[in-house]
This record gives sequence, C-alpha cells and structure tokens, in this order.
Amino acid sequence: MKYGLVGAKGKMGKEIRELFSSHGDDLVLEVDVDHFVERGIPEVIVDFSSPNAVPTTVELCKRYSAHLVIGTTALTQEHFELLRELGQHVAVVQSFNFSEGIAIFQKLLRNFSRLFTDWDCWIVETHHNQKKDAPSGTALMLKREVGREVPISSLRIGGIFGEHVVYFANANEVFEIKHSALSRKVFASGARKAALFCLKAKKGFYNFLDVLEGGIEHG
Ligand SMILES: NC(=O)C1=CN([C@@H]2O[C@H](COP(=O)(O)OP(=O)(O)OC[C@H]3O[C@@H](n4cnc5c(N)ncnc54)[C@H](OP(=O)(O)O)[C@@H]3O)[C@@H](O)[C@H]2O)C=CC1
Ligand SMILES: O=C(O)C1=N[C@H](C(=O)O)C[C@H](O)C1
Repeated sequence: MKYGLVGAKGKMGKEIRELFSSHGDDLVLEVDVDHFVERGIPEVIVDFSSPNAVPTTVELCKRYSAHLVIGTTALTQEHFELLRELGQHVAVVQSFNFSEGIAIFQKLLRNFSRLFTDWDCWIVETHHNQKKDAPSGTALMLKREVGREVPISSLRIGGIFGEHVVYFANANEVFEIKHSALSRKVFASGARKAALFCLKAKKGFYNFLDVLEGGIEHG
C-alpha cells in the first residue's frame, strides 16, 4: 500500500511508520508542520496530528484522490463537516481510538448502560503528560455511548498510553469497567486495518466499528 502520513514526526507517526513499514507499505507522502516530502501518489492518507491540520489534510486527499484514516482528536463540528464532505468523494475512517478494546467498550456501554440508569456515572481518563487536549476523544466517545450527561476527569501523568474507566455507583455498590492501552502499537495496528478497509470500501464516512464489523457504506 502507498500511503501518506500527516504528523509523520510525532509519537503516533513513529509507530505508524514502523508498523506499516514492517508490512512492506510504501510511505510516499510525509507531512508535518515544516515538512512536506512527496515521493509518489498515496492511496490512503493517515492523519494523527493536530486539529489545525484537517483543512490541509482534506485538500491533500482531494488532490491525490486518496482515502483518509484520521485519528486526530479535539476535532470541532467544522472539522467533521469537512470530513463528511470528503466522504462524498473517497472513503474516510474517523475514530478517536483505533484500539479494538475501546470498540468493544463502546458496544458494551451502548447495550448495557440502560441497566445503570439510576446509578451515578463518572468517567476517568489518564494519559501521558505530553497530551495536548482534555478530555480525551475516547472519553467523549464513551460518554456518548452512556447516553447521558456524565462528568469526565482527566489525569496527565507519566508516560501512560491511555486508560479509560467508566464508574457506575449507588449507595451500596460500585461497578467499573476499565480499558488500558499497553502501547501505541495497538492504535497503529487499528489504523492499518482501517487503511486496508478503505482500499475495498465505497466512498463514505465510516468509524472504526464499521471497519471491525466490515460495514460498507451504501454511498
Ligand atoms: N485515534 C487514536 O487511536 C489515537 C489518536 N491520537 C491522537 O493523535 C494525535 C497525535 O498524537 P501524538 O502522535 O501523540 O502527538 P504528537 O504531538 O507526538 O504528534 C503530532 C504530530 O503532528 C504534527 N503537527 C501538528 N500540527 C500539524 C499540522 N498543522 N500539519 C502537519 N503536522 C502537524 C506535530 O508536529 P510538531 O511536533 O512540529 O508540532 C507532530 O509531529 C492527537 O490528537 C492524539 O489525541 C493518539 C493516539 C491514538
Ligand atoms: O493522545 C493520546 O495518546 C491518545 N489520544 C486518543 C484520545 O484522545 O482518546 C486515544 C488514546 O487514548 C491515546
């Protein structure tokens, strides 16, 4: 696969380059703040950078007719409008978390949060001390699955790759569900699954659950 990488010099960019290279994928476009190297035409562009990169990333996808896998968090409604419009031209996979465990976590909450309607709920997310945004995009995804207003607490300590705990509690009991990422490789692996999905999918706007379930947009 010939791919482009926005945020190539970042922590996720490094993991993505290592994993994709191990599968023989060809990095033909590298984009960072002061870095633009083009060596060919990408089939898919992978973006793990910053929200302010989205307009340029979308323009690059249109220029190369490349699909997009975007993991960047702290996106605004305007960014989502740009991404959904791009999905009218190519396949776009957007997720704030490309681990399979969080995808399962989402489904668990979607199906079982209703059992905890009368319980208190609180989300705690913990990440490395270099993370620029809070709360995490993953915590926002989990909150949406709980389906009600839920407080989120954010800890920024050490080199933690990503921990998310959803607590449900009443006067007599506490129920908690926790997911921990043990390396950034899990996210790079999910991003590559999403890139391969794009090569077979119709144009459209997808999430990581669509990738894992093989959902095809009828675009
Ligand atoms: N969806 C998922 O599964 C995951 C999502 N993420 C998200 O991915 C993003 C990146 O995370 P991480 O790699 O840890 O962060 P880093 O800060 O390590 O890397 C971000 C990279 O993007 C570059 N960058 C910033 N702005 C632009 C721009 N306008 N155009 C091109 N490149 C730009 C940065 O360059 P410079 O250093 O010069 O600013 C840096 O090289 C975050 O939003 C994070 O939340 C992270 C892990 C998993
Ligand atoms: O910045 C990170 O590292 C991560 N960010 C994502 C988020 O904001 O949810 C995903 C993961 O937790 C790692």
